[in-house]
Amino acid sequence: IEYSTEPFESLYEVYEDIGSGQFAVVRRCVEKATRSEYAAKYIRKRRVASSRRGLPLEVIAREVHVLQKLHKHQIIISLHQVFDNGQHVILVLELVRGGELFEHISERERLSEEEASAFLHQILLGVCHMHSHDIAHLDLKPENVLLLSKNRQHIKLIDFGLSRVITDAEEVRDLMGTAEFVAPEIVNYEPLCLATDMWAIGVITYILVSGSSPFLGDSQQETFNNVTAVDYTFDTQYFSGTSDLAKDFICRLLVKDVRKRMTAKESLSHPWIQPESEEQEEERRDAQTNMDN
Ligand SMILES: Cc1ccnnc1
Repeated sequence: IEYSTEPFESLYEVYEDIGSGQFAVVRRCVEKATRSEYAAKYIRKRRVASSRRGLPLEVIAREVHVLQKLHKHQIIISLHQVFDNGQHVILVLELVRGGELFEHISERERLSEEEASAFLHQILLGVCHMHSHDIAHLDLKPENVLLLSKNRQHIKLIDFGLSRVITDAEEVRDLMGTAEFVAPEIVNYEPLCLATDMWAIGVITYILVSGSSPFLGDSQQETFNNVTAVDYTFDTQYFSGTSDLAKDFICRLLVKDVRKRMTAKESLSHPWIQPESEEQEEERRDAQTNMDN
């Protein structure tokens, strides 16, 4: 997709803000020719190399390339068009209206294991697709998982602003992401890898089934210390009703050695995600984390 320099506002009607990040604002918009709705992500361009506002073009281009490679997958947000209006690059993305998984959890405090496992199964399908193209997301967290609609379990992964192709040669080390979800190798400036996403999935699973966060400290530094020490417990206050399968799934992801961490492919066949037997199905269903009972 080349960046059109057609005036964006001549082809789209722009409506309310639906999201915002450090360098981007997302607005609902309508394509005049088709009356179809989209999400317009305005990414500010960095004018001067030394400035801190906006992003350099090559960083913006990375997100566009990643989306172009991945977006035909049903779990990955799809990219419709790209504009450059001088001050911003505007990504015209599929519009997803169900809100963040993060809000869905906060409303419920925690999810039943069946619901959590169903969400994770979809996230893993999307991450498997990315990893099969050697692309790491590097910013997986509940805020970057959107629900297609409120009460449905279909989700989309968004915000590929930090994602990149991981080639062994390029030892990418710049610290990034959100402290609560970063893996030990990021805190220690070791080379990033696809397994970095799998650590984040372990943290997301822990939060979905318990409502608490494994490494969160009172400061970013304390959180980093907890991460590098892999210092977490299944506190009975939050995990008394959690199935052994769920805890086993989390344990195999929150592993410091990236070579020993479960891969996306392996995690798809873990019994908590893909029950092999009626007993395992029952164990997941009967877990006491279900707040309804
Ligand atoms: C925030 C957002 C991003 C992409 N699509 N829909 C909504």
